[in-house]
Amino acid sequence: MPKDKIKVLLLENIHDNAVGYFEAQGYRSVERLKGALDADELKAKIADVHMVGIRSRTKLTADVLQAANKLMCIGAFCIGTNQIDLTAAKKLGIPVFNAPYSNTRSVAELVLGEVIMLARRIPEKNWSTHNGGWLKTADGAVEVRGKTLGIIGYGHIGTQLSILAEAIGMKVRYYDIVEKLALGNARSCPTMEELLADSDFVSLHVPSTPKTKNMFTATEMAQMKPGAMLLNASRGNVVVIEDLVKALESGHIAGAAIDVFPSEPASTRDMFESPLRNMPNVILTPHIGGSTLEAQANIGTEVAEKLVKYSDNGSTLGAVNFPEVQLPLQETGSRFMHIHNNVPGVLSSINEVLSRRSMNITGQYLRTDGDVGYVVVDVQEQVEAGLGIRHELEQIPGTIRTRFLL
Ligand SMILES: NC(=O)C1=CN([C@@H]2O[C@H](COP(=O)(O)OP(=O)(O)OC[C@H]3O[C@@H](n4cnc5c(N)ncnc54)[C@H](O)[C@@H]3O)[C@@H](O)[C@H]2O)C=CC1
Ligand SMILES: O=C(O)CCC(=O)C(=O)O
Repeated sequence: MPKDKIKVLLLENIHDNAVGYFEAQGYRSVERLKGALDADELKAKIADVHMVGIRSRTKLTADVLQAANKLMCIGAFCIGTNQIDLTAAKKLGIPVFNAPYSNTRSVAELVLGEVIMLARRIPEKNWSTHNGGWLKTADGAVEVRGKTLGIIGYGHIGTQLSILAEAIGMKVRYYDIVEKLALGNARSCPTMEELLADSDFVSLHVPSTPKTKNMFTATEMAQMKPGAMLLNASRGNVVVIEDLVKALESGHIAGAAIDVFPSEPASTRDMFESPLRNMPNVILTPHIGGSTLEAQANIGTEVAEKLVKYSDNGSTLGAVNFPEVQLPLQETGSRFMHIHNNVPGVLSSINEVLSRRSMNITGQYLRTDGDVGYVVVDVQEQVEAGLGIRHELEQIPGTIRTRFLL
C-alpha cells in the first residue's frame, strides 16, 4: 500500500514531533485528536486505521482490537503499556512499541520536588493560603537533607530519583524484586518491610503487573514509620486508596503525593472523583509525571520512528509484545513478512512457496516466542503485487497475517 494511503490515528494530544515525523517520511494521512475516545467511539474509528498512537488513557482491549481490521501496529507514546491488551494484540499479529526512557527524568524530577513540598508541609500551607489563611509555622516542616528516601522499584525512574535525591543530601534505600546495582551510596533492602521501617519518604516506581496490583495496602502502610510520607507516580492500582485515606486520617502517614489513580477521567470533560480530594495534606496531580514539553517532544519522535520503521522496513526492534527482529534496509528486490502461530513447519512451508516460484532468497530472519513467529524474507526478484505469492503465504496453516514490501 502506498504510504500516503496508510492511515495514522494519534489520540491524547500526541506531540507535533510525531505528526512532523510521519509527514516527513511520506505519511500524509495523519489524524490527531486531543482527547481519548471511549470504547464505542474507538471501535468505530479504529476500524479504518493502519497505525494508532495512544498514551495512558486509551484502553485498547481485546474487544476494541477485534474491531481494528486494518491495524498494523500500535504506538504507546509513554512508558506503561498496561492500557493495551498486549497478548490480544500479539495474537492478532500487531506489534506494540513504546518509549521506555523518554519521560523517566520528568517523573523523577516531579517526585523529588514533591518530597521537598511534603517535607515542608506545603500542601496544607498552600491550601490554607488559597483560602485566606496564614499558616506561618515551622511545625512539622523539615529539611530533606539527611532524611531517608525509600524507593520501591529500582528501574529507570527509581534509579534516576535515587541519584537526584542523593545530590540534595538524602539517604536512599531501595527494594526491587530483581537484584539491581546500587547507584551512588544507595543501599538495597532485602525486604520491603525493612525499607518501610527505615524510610521517611516512600516512593513507588513499579510497573503495573498482577503482582503489583494492590501491593500497597493497610499492612504495608502500618509498616511505615509514624509520620512518614507516601508518593505514588507509578500506576493507580498499586495503592489501595481507601487504606491510604485511613492511614492519613489516623496521622500514621503524614502526607502523600499521588499522580495516578485506580480510576482516572478518560477526558478533561469528566470529573475526577477520589476520597483524597478533600485531604489538604495530599498533593494530587492528574497523571502528569511524564508530562513535560521535553518528554513529550522526545516521545513523539521516538515512537513515531519505531512505527515508521516497522511500516517501512518490518523491524520490530523495541516491540514490547512481539518477537524482535532487527532488519537491514531492503536495498533491492522484495521483502515478505509472515506472522504466524508458533507451530512447527511454517518456515519450511514459506520456503516451499518461494522455491516453487524460483525466488532467490537473499536474507531470512526468524524470531519466535511462545505464541507467535515472525519471519521476514528478502528475495532478489522485484515481485509484482499481482503474482499471488502473498495469497499462497496466507494459505499456510497457522498464518496470522502477511505483509509485502516491494
Ligand atoms: N506518572 C507518570 O506519568 C508515569 C508513570 N510511569 C510508571 O512508572 C513505572 C516504572 O517506570 P520505569 O522505572 O521506567 O520502569 P522499569 O521497568 O525501568 O522499572 C520498574 C522496576 O520495578 C521493579 N519491580 C517490578 N515489580 C516489583 C515489585 N513487585 N516489587 C518491587 N519492585 C518491582 C522491576 O524489577 C524494575 O526494576 C512504569 O511502568 C509506569 O507504569 C512511567 C512514566 C510516567
Ligand atoms: O503521558 C502519559 O499519558 C502517560 C505517562 C505514563 O504513565 C507512562 O509513560 O507510563
